Amino acid sequence: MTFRLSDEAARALEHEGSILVTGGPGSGKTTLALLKAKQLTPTLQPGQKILFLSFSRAAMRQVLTRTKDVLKYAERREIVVMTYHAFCLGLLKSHGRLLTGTAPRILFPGPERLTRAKHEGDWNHEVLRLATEEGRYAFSTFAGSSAVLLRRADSVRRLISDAYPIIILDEFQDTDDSQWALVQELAKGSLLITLADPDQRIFEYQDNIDPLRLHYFRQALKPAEFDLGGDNHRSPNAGILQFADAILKNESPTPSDDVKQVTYYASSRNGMVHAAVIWMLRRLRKQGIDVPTVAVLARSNPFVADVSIVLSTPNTFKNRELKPVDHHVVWDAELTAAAAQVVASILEWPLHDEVHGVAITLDAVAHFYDVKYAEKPSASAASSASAFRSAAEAVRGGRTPRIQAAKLLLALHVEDPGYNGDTAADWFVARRIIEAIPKLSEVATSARFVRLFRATDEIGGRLAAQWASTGTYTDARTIVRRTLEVGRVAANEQEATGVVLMTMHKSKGKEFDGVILVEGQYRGPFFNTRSEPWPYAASRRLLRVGITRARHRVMILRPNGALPLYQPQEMA
Ligand SMILES: Nc1ncnc2c1ncn2[C@@H]1O[C@H](COP(=O)(O)OP(=O)(O)OP(=O)(O)O)[C@@H](O)[C@H]1O
Repeated sequence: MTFRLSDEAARALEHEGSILVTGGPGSGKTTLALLKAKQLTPTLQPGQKILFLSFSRAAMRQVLTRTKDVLKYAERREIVVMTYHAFCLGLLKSHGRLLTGTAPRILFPGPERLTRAKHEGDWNHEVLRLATEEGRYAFSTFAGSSAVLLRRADSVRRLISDAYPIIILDEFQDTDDSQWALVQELAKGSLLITLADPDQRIFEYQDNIDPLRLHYFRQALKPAEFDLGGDNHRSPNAGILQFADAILKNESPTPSDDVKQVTYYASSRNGMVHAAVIWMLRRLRKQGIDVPTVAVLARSNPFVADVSIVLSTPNTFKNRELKPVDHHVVWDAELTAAAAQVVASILEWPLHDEVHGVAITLDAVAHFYDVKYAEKPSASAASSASAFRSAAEAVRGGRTPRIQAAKLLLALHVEDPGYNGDTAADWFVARRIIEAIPKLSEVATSARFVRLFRATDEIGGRLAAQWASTGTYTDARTIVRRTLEVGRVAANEQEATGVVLMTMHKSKGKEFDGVILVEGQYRGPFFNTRSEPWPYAASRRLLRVGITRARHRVMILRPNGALPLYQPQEMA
């Protein structure tokens, strides 16, 4: 691929010291960093590498795909793309002993969740204590502890900078406090290539992500700065970026053929969403893209799940039959695995009496809410976890559980739900029991996404083998957990193609031929009017990230009566 650089980008490429590259969506920041890496690889000494640090495995995958457009195979081998987590994990494992004098131990997310759910008091305080006093490092303490390590052990810091003389920092606007402490240590010995777009700051609701981060960075490290501004290489011929920028600034957007806005009425939502996806695929193919990628983006996970159901079933639109559309959903793997274990616990019912059978299912539901709490702490997840745990204890103790869901589960319990070894059908029977309990709807929704992890066949195969040898689903929960652990890794390695559904947050850093943004009537409103003041700046940044993922076309589907995208103050 050939890249034509603007004068500003060319200057950034030629500059010899550390640089800060800013610019809007698709302005070419990542590409420029990789071109710079290409230019610098010949300067590396044997054993040295260029380190590319990103926040998530998804972002890392995105970068790895992108490197293929810019770098030759031999050059790619000179770059190590890692998450902050992986980098710090390696650092702590190798040198953590220097901090406490004891061999470092890692508190992995699963065990951390469980410990956290049971811990009374301030968990942030506890994880710090575990790290500093016991040398046990939870993931959330990796970056902070690594920063302390590099600050205290100068020899380790020099060793790291010697191994990685050049470090690329992606999406710097989202750097949290402890990552920033780490970066300041790395900056002492390595050349930094830092990429940022302050207007793509979408994780600010986390209180350790500071909107002034770039300001501190400039003050502390004084990098040469290059602004790619409004350059737009992603969708240069489309009005997509202008449209998105107007939304960001709460200005009236200029109509564009490439951005279609459609309003739906509640009764026609399903047909409309379904037809929109088919329309988008068709238009992109007509444009000459043989195998288009289309992202369907919504603001909340439950609404993403709703849209997946819509696309999985036949619908009608303007009297035309619409066939189900094959699609992937980017979903929370941990929650799905926890929900799958609830289903598996029901597969084990014939092995136990009523008391034990229902109790293990209630425990599995409590675990689901532990996981949910650990993903995003909320009072409702914490109280659900403890309510289901108490219900399990009550059932085990021969008492009537307090919560309705547990009473329903007891009522629905049968020693043999009619399993016959057809694992797909038996799985469905077990799932239906969860679906019949309104308070377990969240568990049921997550359980539906097991197929996303491409592990369904694997789970089915292992359960079938179990059935073949024992005529039961003994150890179903363990089988499911282990398979999903393996399957999750495989799913994480693959970049989804075709039609992909996800939240707008998860679309960050990605790129698709077409993007459809869907707002729900009751769920997933575009503007978070409850917790943001007019003009809803954070919601606008998020919408801009979603819209600018598109290379060619955008469609925005909104319910009748939704707040307009442009809202002058007099409307507020
Ligand atoms: N100089 C260039 N010439 C041609 N194409 C380019 C150039 N720079 C980038 N591109 C292409 O434009 C698209 C966006 O580039 P890139 O991902 O580097 O932008 P970005 O600023 O990092 O985007 P974002 O902040 O939205 O993630 C990619 O498909 C890339 O291949």
